[in-house]
Amino acid sequence: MQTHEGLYSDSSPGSRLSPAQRHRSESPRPAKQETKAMKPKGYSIQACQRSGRSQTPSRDSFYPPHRVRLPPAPQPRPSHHTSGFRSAHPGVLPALGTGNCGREPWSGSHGCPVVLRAVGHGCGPAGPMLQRALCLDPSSGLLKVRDRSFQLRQNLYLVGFGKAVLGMAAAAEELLGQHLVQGVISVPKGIRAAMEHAGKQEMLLKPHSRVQVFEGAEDNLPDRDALRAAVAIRQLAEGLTADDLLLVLISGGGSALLPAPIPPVTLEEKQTLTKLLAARGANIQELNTIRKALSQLKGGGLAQAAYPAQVVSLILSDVVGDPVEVIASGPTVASVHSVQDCLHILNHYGLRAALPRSVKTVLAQSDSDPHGPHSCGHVLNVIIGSNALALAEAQRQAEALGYRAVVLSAAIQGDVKSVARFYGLLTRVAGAHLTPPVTRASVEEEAQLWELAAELHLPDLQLKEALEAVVEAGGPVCLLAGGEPTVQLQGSGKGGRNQELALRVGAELGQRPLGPLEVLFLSGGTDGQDGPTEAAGAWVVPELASQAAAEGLDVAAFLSRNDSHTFFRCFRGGAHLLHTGLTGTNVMDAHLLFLRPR
Ligand SMILES: Nc1ncnc2c1ncn2[C@@H]1O[C@H](COP(=O)(O)OP(=O)(O)OP(=O)(O)O)[C@@H](O)[C@H]1O
Ligand SMILES: O=C(O)[C@H](O)CO
Repeated sequence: MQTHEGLYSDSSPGSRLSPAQRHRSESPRPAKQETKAMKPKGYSIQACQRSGRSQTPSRDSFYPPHRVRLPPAPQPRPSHHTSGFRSAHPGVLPALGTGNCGREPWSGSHGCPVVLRAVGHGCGPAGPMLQRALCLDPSSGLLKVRDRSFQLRQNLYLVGFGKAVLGMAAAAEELLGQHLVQGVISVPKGIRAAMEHAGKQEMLLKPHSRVQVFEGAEDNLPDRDALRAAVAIRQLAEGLTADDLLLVLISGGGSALLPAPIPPVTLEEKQTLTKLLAARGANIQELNTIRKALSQLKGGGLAQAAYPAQVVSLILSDVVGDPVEVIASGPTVASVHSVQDCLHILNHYGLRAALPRSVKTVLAQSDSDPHGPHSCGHVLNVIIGSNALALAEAQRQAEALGYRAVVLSAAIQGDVKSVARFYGLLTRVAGAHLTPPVTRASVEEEAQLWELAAELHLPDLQLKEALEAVVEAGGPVCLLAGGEPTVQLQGSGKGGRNQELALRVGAELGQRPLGPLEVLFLSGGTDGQDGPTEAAGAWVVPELASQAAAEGLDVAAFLSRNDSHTFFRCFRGGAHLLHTGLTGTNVMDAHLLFLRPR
């Protein structure tokens, strides 16, 4: 096995500055002598393709006038409640029980408070999560992370990249104070303005922060600004010594915010390839395998650049199962991909023949490294937040609103059409349990539901438990799930996977009458931005297709063009869109199914 000494035997200690020198110096720091694996020279920057969306979020784009109002929550049916959520929230339920609650027509605001509060208090401000992971003894300067301790003495540096990293960095700055010497973060375009606008001061760095902020990757695509950030992050990492500690803050969206293609691959080539793979339905594991093969910093490259400094990565997961090597393409995790893995993926999506020469060259080189995958023994990778934690918080919020809430799964994956069918069947089956009698048709549908669940390979699915809870509740129910379905783009419309899922579920629900049951399904991205749109997602009811038809909107036609956002903008003046603004977190998507007997 390759040791660090072997990998870095040619690095030049003489080129390093002492921590004190660095602290004094404003000028760019000298880089380590380059190792073979880093290949850092010769970036070729190409203009990124623009979608036409404005760069700075306007008040309107994040806070539209049709933002839904807060309605009364439905009143739980007391006789069936054995779960104890009533007694657990004595102060909440009397308020829910007043007025005409329970019989008001539903609107997206049923889901909005649940999603917003979960995002805002549970997983949102990444700060509390970060502060739970780090423990600093101010008198001794001892920093504890899990079971490891690090002595701080003007030797702490910070880098970060991802949609949730601004808030994470603000929390780190607050906690670490003067111990933090210098930092660089790469965050989405417009996020500081959005946070300021939303009054989220805790998500912002201090006025004279030691952390330099780059904003880039508009529409979650790597661009020139993100490339600049990647260069600055690499420079900071390369200047570290064995006495230093590098804190790396990572969250979803990090891949696009840390682009450093290996020459001769250009930014534009890498962008085109990842866009094509995503459009053909490649999952995030496949996408990031290719990204790692073409990048200097992904797949452990950042950890390698920082060696021999100690590295602690605090990771907010946006990938099912929280695999550290996949999240943001694992910049601090040794990559084990082979060129065969890459070619297999490219073949599978019909892209191998069309590869530019530069990509072929880099792929060929990536297998010829005689050292094999480098070690990341100097790195501690820690997951600090995930979809499962967000769902647990959303579950508490739904219960506080008077629902019997059950988490089904935090690992929803698969083609969006199958996932929509799953929710369609689930609604019918859960509805039949909620409003008996159970018919022969619903027994058949339950069999289909189990079959589909098996096909979707949902490892943590709590379907049996959820259906039992529905029977037990006998009243308002909220089934929660999370994950990241895949959309295979066929049309050139505007949308995102949450809006497409919601529209597809709406179409499923409208196919046959649901009996004496009211239903609302909501799908939202926890980062607040669904695909290249300003909405976080959308909500639907079974009447959607017929109501749309009355407005002259053909749901199937919009779906065939992957044009869900255009649909929801037109339908009822956009009232079914979920607008949260950028939330400052990113732990995949949340799917909420609300059911109540009429
Ligand atoms: N017109 C469209 N209709 C439906 N889905 C779309 C459309 N355009 C893009 N998408 C999907 O949106 C997804 C990209 O959206 P987004 O940028 O929100 O991704 P993300 O996975 O949340 O990003 P990250 O994980 O990096 O935070 C891709 O899965 C893509 O297939
Ligand atoms: O940035 C990325 O690669 C995705 O968000 C998955 O973490």
